[in-house]
Amino acid sequence: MAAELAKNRPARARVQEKESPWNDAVGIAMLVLAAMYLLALVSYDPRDLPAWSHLSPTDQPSVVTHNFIGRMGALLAGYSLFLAGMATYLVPFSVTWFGVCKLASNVKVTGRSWLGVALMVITTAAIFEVQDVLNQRDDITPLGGGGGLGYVIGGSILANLLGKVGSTVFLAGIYAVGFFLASGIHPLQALQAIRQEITQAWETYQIRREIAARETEFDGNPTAVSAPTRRRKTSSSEIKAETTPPGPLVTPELGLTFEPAKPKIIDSSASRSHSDTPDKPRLSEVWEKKRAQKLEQAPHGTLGNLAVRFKDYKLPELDLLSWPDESLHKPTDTRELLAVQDTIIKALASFNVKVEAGDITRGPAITRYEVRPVDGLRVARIAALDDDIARATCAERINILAPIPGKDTVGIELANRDKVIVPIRELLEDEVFSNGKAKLPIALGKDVYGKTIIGDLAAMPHLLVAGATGSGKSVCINGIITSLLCRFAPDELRFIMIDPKVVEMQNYAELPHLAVPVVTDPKKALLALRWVVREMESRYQMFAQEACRNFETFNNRNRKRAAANEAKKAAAAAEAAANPVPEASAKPARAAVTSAGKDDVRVSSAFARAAAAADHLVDGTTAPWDDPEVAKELESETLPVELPVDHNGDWVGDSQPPRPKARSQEFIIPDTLPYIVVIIDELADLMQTAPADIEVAIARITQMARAAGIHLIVATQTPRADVITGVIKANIPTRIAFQVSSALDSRVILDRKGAENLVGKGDMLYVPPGGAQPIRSQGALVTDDEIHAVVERCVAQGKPIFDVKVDDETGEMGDDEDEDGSGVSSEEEDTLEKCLEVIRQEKKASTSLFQRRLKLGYGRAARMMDILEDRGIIGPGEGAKPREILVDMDMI
Ligand SMILES: Nc1ncnc2c1ncn2[C@@H]1O[C@H](COP(=O)(O)OP(=O)(O)OP(=O)(O)O)[C@@H](O)[C@H]1O
Repeated sequence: MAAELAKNRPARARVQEKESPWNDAVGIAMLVLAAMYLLALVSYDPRDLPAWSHLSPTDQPSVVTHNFIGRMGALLAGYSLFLAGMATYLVPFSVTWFGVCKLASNVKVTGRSWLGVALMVITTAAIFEVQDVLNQRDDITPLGGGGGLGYVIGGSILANLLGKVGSTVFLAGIYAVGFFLASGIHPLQALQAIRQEITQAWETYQIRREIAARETEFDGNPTAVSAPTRRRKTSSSEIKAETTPPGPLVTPELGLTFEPAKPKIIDSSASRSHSDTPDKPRLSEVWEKKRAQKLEQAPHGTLGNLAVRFKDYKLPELDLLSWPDESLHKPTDTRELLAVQDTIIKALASFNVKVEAGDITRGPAITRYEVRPVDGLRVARIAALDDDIARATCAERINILAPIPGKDTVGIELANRDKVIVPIRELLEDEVFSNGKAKLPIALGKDVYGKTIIGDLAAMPHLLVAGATGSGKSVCINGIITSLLCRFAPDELRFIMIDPKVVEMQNYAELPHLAVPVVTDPKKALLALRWVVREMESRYQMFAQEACRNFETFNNRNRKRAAANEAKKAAAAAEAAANPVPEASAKPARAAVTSAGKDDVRVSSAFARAAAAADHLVDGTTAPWDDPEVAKELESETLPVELPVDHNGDWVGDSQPPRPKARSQEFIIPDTLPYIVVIIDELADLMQTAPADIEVAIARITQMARAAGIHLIVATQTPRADVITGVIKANIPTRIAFQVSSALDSRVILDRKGAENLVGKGDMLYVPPGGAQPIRSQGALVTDDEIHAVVERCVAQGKPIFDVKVDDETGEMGDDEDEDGSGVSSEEEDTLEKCLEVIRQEKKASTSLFQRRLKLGYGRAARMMDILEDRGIIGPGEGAKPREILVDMDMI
């Protein structure tokens, strides 16, 4: 208790000893002196005193035979006992206390402390005399138990003045003052500490009684087990603990009654089955309706190039995804949960850590046992006992939330023996996914309370997924891709997949949503990232031309303009009807209408060309950087890291956004742009090739791509600081950590420990955008069969179309009619002739060669290559190599 008191001492009493090299020496000296003094006292015999001492019983010179400390000890003890009697013993004990304080450097020993000791000794001596305690007058204490001081102050003065009782009360008061002066302990704090000790003892007694009562009850009442079976129908059912709740806690001194909340058992592990959800329109139907509306509202019926291609696209139905077999879900055994909770409470109690039982929440993969620390118990003490709780509960790994954010309890999380999977379908059917509030909804998982975790990639705006191998990253990434495929058509969202591991993204190679073929060569990944940067810059350029700040305003601009024009036309018509004017003066009104539609006309002409160009988009197999010239440009590009963008990623610089390099003078501005989601799985492989360049490219994309509708998901199984660098981390605030092997890895991912306590197989910590605390959850499971089914449905509706839209020449391609039904216009036939001539001269064929020699744009040159390949003149593309010429050119 002394230590407790010392801790609780008020600031003014807590005089900290200055760190001084002498503290230890003085402390040790004090302890030694105190020990010697005590030894001298306990072994005191007057016969050891020299003959000259008036306390010596003889006049003969003596030899010291008894006192442990020799003649000096005998003299010191003799005169101390003569002066203060038995109260002298207080002195060595006080000096021992001061010595300890010196060594611990926590309380300064001042003159006040010594004064306190003096008061204590004098008052004790006086009390001994007044109360006649230890008061025999013998050789050791010739003046009685209180010595000379006690005799004079207690016996002669106070007893005569105040009487026996009065003197005792008075002396006790002075003694208390002396004690507080000597120890530096404030009287109120002392009282509080005593009260706390008593309360704790009482509460421990009550907890023990409660645990005993629970045990007796469960031994004799097995019916409690049926509770979960009864409640299984509800998704997040609350089962009241079938225990005798602790009675109300009455605090008589305040007259208040505090009824603690009854502990509950919450079972949120079961997945919500389709039968639980009321009949709702299907997600694909809802979004198709919205999509059809959007297409209808496009001005003049003109659309962006991709929208033309995919206007009849149907989103994959959720029926392609399966529900887990409900019969495999074992009911929650409340008895087992309570038994584990009791084990935890007992384990803590055995370390003198007193806690009360709180709620138990069974999630899909883990169960959270809450315990409420009694007043005055630091939660850190519970957290420090994690290994002991793990031992007591025989758990492999446990995680302690001390405290649970927003609650007054500490959470102890243990893995469930029977894990319940979270099917992705459950999340995709959730209201949060389909209500349209999230622009880019991604299904992530379910937290321990059964709440679905559906993130909005648009708000994140970039995501880092990391964890050890086999912990569930790929499943998580597949879940994210599946969510997006079930929600977006290829003209609304496009993927760029960078997969140096080669196997992870092969399922998606045919997906019409791909903006470029899946990149598996780590060296090409840098080109792909630089291409994304270019795409981002060209988007900013379009935004600038259309006076839009970001992706949202850009995609909505035409609908807004069309609506505004409709309103103006309606207003003009109404005015004309109200004030009919002669024919001659009708002209200005018509002119006004025309000018109102002027913007549309400009935009419309661009769309017309874009729509026409759509017919010439190539179902490609090559990426832009497969063209050696484009590759060269991308390779030589150097990227600055800092850009003048605000925290939303909106451009705030004085100048216009940078004009993309190697672009022609005129853009074809589509009606809408698709989102671009770049997925990198695995970052470590890229960082081995060109770490600095990759880092800069990622930093550049993450800094400003959000406003351009470009979002990045980076996954790695190597959470090391040289892979997830500071620059990358600083720009990707949203993180998901799966199980890792050490707290160090966890810190690299989340900037805090915790991921090392996860149990694998989808158990994850999710740090949402702007969220300080990671949310522990079980990731959604999407199986390979489900992925195949969804991808097949998408692939059946279109092939991937790789980007050929960038050049001005494409704008002119749609003008000529297709004459022979082969899909090749007469103008293209002319260009083909020129291409054949080039091949004849150069003895090789490549897109860049046509671009250079015939001054064609990339799109037109690629189209020529495809026609030549279709006609069997050149062989299929092999990366950046020139195509094989299959025919004798002189014969053509
Ligand atoms: N959300 C989940 N629910 C249930 N089981 C899961 C979940 N996520 C992963 N698993 C299980 O864990 C296994 C490994 O998952 P996954 O392949 O995603 O790991 P990984 O971290 O990508 O490993 P690697 O880095 O080696 O590819 C899966 O085969 C699956 O059995």
